[in-house]
Amino acid sequence: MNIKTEGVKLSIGNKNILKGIDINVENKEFVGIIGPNGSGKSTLLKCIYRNLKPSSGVIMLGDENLSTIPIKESAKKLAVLSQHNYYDFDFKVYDIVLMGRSPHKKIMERDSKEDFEIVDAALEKVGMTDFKERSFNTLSGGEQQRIILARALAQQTDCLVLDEPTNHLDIKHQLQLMSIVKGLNIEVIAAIHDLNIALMYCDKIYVLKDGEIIAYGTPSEVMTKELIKEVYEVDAIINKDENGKLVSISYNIYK
Ligand SMILES: Nc1ncnc2c1ncn2[C@@H]1O[C@H](COP(=O)(O)OP(=O)(O)OP(=O)(O)O)[C@@H](O)[C@H]1O
Repeated sequence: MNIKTEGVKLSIGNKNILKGIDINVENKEFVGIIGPNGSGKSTLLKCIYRNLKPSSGVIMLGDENLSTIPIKESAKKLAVLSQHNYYDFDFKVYDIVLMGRSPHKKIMERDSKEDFEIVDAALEKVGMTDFKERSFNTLSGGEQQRIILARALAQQTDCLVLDEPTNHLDIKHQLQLMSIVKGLNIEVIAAIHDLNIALMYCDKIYVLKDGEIIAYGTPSEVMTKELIKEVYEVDAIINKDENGKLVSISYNIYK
């Protein structure tokens, strides 16, 4: 399902955090948002997953204006994996994943055999079946992140928002998470710090700086030495294969 923002602005106090953002996520693309700390990536995603209300502008989910859709309805269509996972109450892992099913249920409706099967499949997909009886708050950061991915999978939505999804994860689990998400074949928008991860998985990338989109395109169009210098103030080495295809980015620490 398409996610489209038109002229989204957000100010807090006298600080203009988002200065008119137009993005479009369509055709089951995996779209990355990159940009330095404080550039507005999380704020933009929070507007999309309705944690924050834009000061102005429109966010469309499919052909509906997001602000007019009941929260429960949008939760059937859009799931979120963010970097902060904290529950005051000591939930069991299984119950956290089962929460992914709640947008699909009526008030007081009991969990069905199908719900349990979906939850079991989600836990298996992230390799966390053996943790299902554990208390969520006792898991490591990386284990928690995989459980929150399982919850998002159990939600069975048409699009997914990822805010720094690989935070806490070791390299194996970073690649596992990104591959699982890529394999869903749905629209994904993800804030990503690691340019190599963005390069590997994103179909398109938006570059955010000081609350504005300053570049957009495929990873090889966007990730140039000049842009990385402008945005991150570092000297990058752009590594290409013999066919000129961008394969990785490394950094010159001696300059
Ligand atoms: N509630 C708030 N009050 C004041 N400033 C805020 C608030 N929320 C966010 N900001 C500011 O807005 C800017 C953008 O923050 P945001 O978290 O969106 O950046 P980000 O690109 O996700 O950064 P990071 O890469 O560090 O996660 C930052 O300067 C931040 O301090």
